Amino acid sequence: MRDENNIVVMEGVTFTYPGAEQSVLNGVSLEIKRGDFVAVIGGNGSGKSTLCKTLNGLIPHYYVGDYEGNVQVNGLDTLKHNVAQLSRHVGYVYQDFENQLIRPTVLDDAGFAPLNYGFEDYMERGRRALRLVDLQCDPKEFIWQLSGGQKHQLALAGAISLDPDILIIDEPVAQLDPSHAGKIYDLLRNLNEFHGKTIIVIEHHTEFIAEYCKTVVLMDAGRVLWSKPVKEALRELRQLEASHIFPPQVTQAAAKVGESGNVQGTGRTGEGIGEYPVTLEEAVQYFGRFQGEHREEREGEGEAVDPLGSLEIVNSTMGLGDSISSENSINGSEPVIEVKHARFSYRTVTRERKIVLDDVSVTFNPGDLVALVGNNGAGKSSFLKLITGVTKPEAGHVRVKGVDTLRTPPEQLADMVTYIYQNPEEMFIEDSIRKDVEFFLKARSVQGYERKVDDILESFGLTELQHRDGRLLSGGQQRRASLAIGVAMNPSVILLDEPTANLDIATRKDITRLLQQLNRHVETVIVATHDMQLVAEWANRVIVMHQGRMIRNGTRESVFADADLLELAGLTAPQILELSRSLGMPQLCYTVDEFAQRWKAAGRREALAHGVCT
Ligand SMILES: Nc1ncnc2c1ncn2[C@@H]1O[C@H](COP(=O)(O)OP(=O)(O)OP(=O)(O)O)[C@@H](O)[C@H]1O
Ligand SMILES: Nc1ncnc2c1ncn2[C@@H]1O[C@H](COP(=O)(O)OP(=O)(O)OP(=O)(O)O)[C@@H](O)[C@H]1O
Repeated sequence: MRDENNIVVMEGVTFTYPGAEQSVLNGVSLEIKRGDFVAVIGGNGSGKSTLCKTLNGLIPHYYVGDYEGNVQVNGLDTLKHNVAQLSRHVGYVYQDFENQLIRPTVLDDAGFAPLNYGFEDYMERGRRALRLVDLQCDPKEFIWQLSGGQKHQLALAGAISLDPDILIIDEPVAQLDPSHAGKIYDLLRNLNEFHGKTIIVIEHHTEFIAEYCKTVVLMDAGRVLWSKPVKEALRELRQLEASHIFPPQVTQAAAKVGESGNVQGTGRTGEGIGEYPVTLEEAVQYFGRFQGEHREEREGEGEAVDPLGSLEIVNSTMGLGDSISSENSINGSEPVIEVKHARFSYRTVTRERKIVLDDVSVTFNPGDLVALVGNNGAGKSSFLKLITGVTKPEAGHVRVKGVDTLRTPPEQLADMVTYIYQNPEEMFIEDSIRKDVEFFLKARSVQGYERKVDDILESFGLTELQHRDGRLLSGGQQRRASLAIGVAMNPSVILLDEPTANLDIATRKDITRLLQQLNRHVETVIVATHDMQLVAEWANRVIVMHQGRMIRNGTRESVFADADLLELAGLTAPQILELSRSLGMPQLCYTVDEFAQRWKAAGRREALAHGVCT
């Protein structure tokens, strides 16, 4: 008999994509309770997105591969109801969400689905959805004028606009800065708790799973291994870690789970918040308490000393909003990139100029591994595009290896600079990734390219996938392929936009390792990212952008030892922990509580000596 409490019932679902040899779902059975908040987890390529596409009817109506089994969603048999009918019940934000934005302007897009369904108040529905996702921009703005993170928020607004009972989001925070990420999850919790929506997220970030989700579904090789309440699931993952099935980070969140609620210390499940922070706000407040005191101490001590002996002296008195003029040649060599007083603006829909890069001066040297961080819309991607020469400075200049980008066509600059897009799909030209890699090696006249193709494919773990079309790979596989193609372009500078978005933790680690290797092939690597773990493990230099300006430029340690910046960058407590690790805290901390306890035990002076939260 049908259980009315279950909003999703899958029975024996098996699916093979058209033309593929192997099935991607292998007899999946799963029940999801109405009102649940579910995280679907598993390695890249394990079938998470495919499973979710069976819930809104894309499978089997759009992807007409080999399909068996039965799926009931909100009481509807997905075989008997088409995608349009099901979309009233299931809102979906895809991993490649940019393809979901189809109307020219923001409000137009947010109200598009209600308009299609004939709702007279479609504009108001669109506006309400935009307010809910807190997309702060002119509703008349063209969608191509939005930053990557803003586009993601807009796609979410579109999915909410029809007020569906189920909301599926394939990686809600992959493109978002920490403060927006927290807000999106708060919004999802609100929709879940106060509007009764069933939320399904595909998620690799365990800190969000631990804090927000109620149930975890683990997938592996097209099978659902189990579905468990979050507390039990994270404990189980911890045991799997002990047996080396999962890398340690996957299960760090397990340590946060208390005996009787979601996350210890959130205060949201009846557990006392205690003294220690878990949320961003709590963390900023908590760490902020020590800030004033330490400043006085530092002033008393005279000159600020970089505790870990940084490579460059950072002007720590530079006020927020000042631009950087850094002549930080590490070893006296010629800068690879020199940007002087560069300014860039876009024309808005109302024909005004919107300044997105404002008097930016900075140099990059051989060996620089630079993380460009800052909130959504801060200007990171715009800055990277300026270096590629695709956009030209309106004032000032940009020189790459001495070549002025203003006077040089982008195709000539492309010999020196490779830009790896936020959306990896844009890197694929041919019908297999082997051909893509070959194409660029040939185009760059690389000697012995045939051998090199194999080397590159192997070093990026793509040998088995080499004959697959990049466009048809899973999100994580596409990321790896885009890095391989970038290396095949044989540049001096590689620019990457969010290289770790959509990656499972094992692959993320792998990409961090591969990024470390990149330095052997190219002179300078610049990565625009919200992934503080990547910053902590990879960068030797961090630049913080805010409202089109570079407000700080220095080593990881010196940049993140500034509480104002922590707040500006909107870091979450787990990220602060990651940073503490990179800053050389004596032992690895798994929880905020642990960190705070150790901090207390070690004595504040010792903690400060490690440059944490000064
Ligand atoms: N349109 C397609 N045609 C053929 N194969 C596909 C298609 N989409 C996905 N696949 C393959 O199906 C498998 C599962 O992909 P899916 O996107 O469901 O995985 P995932 O767990 O969501 O991965 P990720 O975390 O990387 O997004 C992968 O091997 C992928 O290459
Ligand atoms: N083609 C465009 N036309 C007009 N405005 C644009 C265009 N592209 C970006 N912008 C605006 O420029 C600002 C900076 O965007 P940019 O993409 O550089 O930010 P970002 O720091 O990379 O953000 P994210 O982290 O969300 O990717 C944003 O306000 C964005 O709306």
